[in-house]
Amino acid sequence: MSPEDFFAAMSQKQQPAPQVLQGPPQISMDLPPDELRRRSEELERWMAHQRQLPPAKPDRVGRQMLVQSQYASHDSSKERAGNGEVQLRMTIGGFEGHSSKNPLKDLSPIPLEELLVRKIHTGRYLLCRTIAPCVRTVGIQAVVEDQAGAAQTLAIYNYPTSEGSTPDYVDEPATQGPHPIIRVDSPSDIVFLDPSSPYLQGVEWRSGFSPPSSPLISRTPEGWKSLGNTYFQSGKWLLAARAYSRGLIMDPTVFLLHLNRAEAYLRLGYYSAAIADAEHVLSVPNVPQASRDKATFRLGKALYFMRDYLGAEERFKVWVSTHPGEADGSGWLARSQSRYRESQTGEYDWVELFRQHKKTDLDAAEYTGPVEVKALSSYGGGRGVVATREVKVGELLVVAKPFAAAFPDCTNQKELFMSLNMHTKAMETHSQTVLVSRVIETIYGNPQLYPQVRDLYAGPNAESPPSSYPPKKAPVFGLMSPDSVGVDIDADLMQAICTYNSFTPSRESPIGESDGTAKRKDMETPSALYLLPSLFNHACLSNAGWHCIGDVMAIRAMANIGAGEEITLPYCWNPSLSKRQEHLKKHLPQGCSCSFCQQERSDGDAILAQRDTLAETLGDEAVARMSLAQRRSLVEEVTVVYPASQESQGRVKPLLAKAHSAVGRKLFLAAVQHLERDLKASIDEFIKALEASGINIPKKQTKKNRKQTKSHLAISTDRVPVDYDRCIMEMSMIAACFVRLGEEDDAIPWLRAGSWLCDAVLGGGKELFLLKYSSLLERQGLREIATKSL
Ligand SMILES: C[S@@+](CC[C@H](N)C(=O)[O-])C[C@H]1O[C@@H](n2cnc3c(N)ncnc32)[C@H](O)[C@@H]1O
Repeated sequence: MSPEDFFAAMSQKQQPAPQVLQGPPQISMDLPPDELRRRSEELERWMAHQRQLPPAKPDRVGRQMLVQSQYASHDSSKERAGNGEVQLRMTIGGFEGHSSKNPLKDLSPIPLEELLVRKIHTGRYLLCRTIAPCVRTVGIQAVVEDQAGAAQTLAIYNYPTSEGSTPDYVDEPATQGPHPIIRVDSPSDIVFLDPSSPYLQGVEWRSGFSPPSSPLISRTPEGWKSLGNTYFQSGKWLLAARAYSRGLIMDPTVFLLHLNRAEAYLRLGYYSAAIADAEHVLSVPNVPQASRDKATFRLGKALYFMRDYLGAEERFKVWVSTHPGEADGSGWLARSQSRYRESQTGEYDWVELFRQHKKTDLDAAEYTGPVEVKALSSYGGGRGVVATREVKVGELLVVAKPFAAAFPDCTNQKELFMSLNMHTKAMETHSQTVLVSRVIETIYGNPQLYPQVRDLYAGPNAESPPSSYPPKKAPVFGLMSPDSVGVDIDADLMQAICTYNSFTPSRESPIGESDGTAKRKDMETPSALYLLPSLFNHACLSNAGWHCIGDVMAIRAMANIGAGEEITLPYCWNPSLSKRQEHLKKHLPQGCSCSFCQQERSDGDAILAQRDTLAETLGDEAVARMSLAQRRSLVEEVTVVYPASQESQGRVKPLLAKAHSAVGRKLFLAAVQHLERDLKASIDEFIKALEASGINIPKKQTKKNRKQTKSHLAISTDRVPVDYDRCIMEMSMIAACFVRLGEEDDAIPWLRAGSWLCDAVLGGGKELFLLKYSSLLERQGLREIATKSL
């Protein structure tokens, strides 16, 4: 842990019952989970104790030493990056920090000399400038001076970019630790001042330090424009936007600066800022037509990315009417129309989207189907999602794109971040750590979206969110400066919201081809925040399921759902009750009380302990080494831990399903030698496995009956099992057995069942089934019959 992260953990609000403790515990990322939790709790107590101590003057480190050490860190960081070294960084998040809610005009200045440790200087602001190059840690580390020439280390977290970060003013600074640093978690607590700002009038920097020739010196508006263009051409969008803004402060009538800034904002993903600039250009009289056209095009794109597809369509129509035959405009027009259609009908080209499954930013609209958020007071956050009408199994309920996401392959792999999350007392992965900054950055450029994130559930220690969602009214923002955010972003709240709502969006991929995340180390799994999906509560055997194609999340009904019935999602799945409770701990500290968990618990502790042991034995690698006889005896052992006395129709016995499947696979492979007997036995085992997964398999129909019903399926279609991928594979293996037995007619209903299940989970019909399970069907010689008969 870097010293600044460590000291950052020390400055907290008042908490009761401190204990006198020696010193903070050592935290490192390689600690086992239980030890990490123990030390985190100790750290929490230690921090609470620190908060009880009165504010004090810190021991200051001399200016020269701070600057020298900053240069040294800067050089070594550059050198390591130059050597291609991966830099591993750790921080702590989720403790109570401070984000200012007061506007700058209501604050009074404070010199560094007056800053105390363990104190939040509410009502004050610090005017400062950097005197050494910034260094990237988890955040950005700078050394700043105040007017008197006193120097201090400033750590800025969650700021959109480190390019040109030379803070001028910090809202309500809080210093920390005996050798203090100032830690700022929210980018809304930093304002970059224009040289003409009233806050700089009459300001003298007494140290006599002259910054190395800063490009951000005063120029003419034209000069700012060309500087902005230079930044733009080298991909430095934020610096470009800042340069255009400086020009606009000098002369707000230069519409070209707005036009160029709109494009810089588009590249940054600051869509509401881009909309304001483009609309401004269109509102100015006598702007030449070529510039109006550009503004129209940029406005169309910004509206598109803000998911206002009708608004985008309108702008692209205008553009196309003046530029007939230009493909770019008509392409955007068609995309706007397609997205609008998707958002209204819920009809998507799932096959085409699946073909692009490796992408992490797929072009798809959001869709809200027959669902609504309702107050459900029995849950944390007090809300849940219910069906607005009767819903059939497989029906599409919601399609969502992430508000922000961190996928391993698009985060900077030269830097790996880890963070100790004090909410969960667990180590967060790289993607989970990065996600918080991404959420804040998205709000930075799109401040009117803030309420949609702010109103999500933030854990048991936070204020309860409103009982309805989404928030009814979005705040309106006009022209936006890249130097300050339009809203006060509460960084701690954002961290808490990511903790309780983020998903791990493992991307669906063709069977046999991993999306790359499953095999990677834990720290490389993706993490994303989806808005409406965050309102669903958990059940282990839920009546709805979610999956991601690329970054597009689709939620579908996994059972028939009645009007007004609550719709639940599985936050995690594991055949072992205790493992599930472990994974759900942060959400349900008292344990899950869904009907499936209750049923499992009613079997008694002794049986549950046996199941846990068997769950270990049934691990994929262990099973792969077992002989047929061993697998058979495993089935016997597992059968005993699901007592017949507790039998109920359609009861899900996940371990038994795995055990029968293991036997079925072994027999299937052995069938080359003892064809008929083994193939039939294999079919029997797979059928038992499917039944243990909760699938209802109607009695065998006669051949004549089957021929009459062309669409006959081998299973009843009232629910999708939680382990559907395994079930589809088993169905195709049953079909393969029948084909080898020369009973093709019996194979087809199983292929149909697999295809139905795939469609219920993913949509896309037969075509997507053939695509996703292509290599499996090929291997089993089923491709032709599947193509023909489905
Ligand atoms: C992602 S939020 C779900 C929506 C939340 N109820 C709301 O009002 O925003 C997750 C939180 O909801 C609550 N929750 C979800 N499923 C639950 C369940 N089965 N039992 C009790 N609480 C649950 C827990 O507090 C959990 O941390």
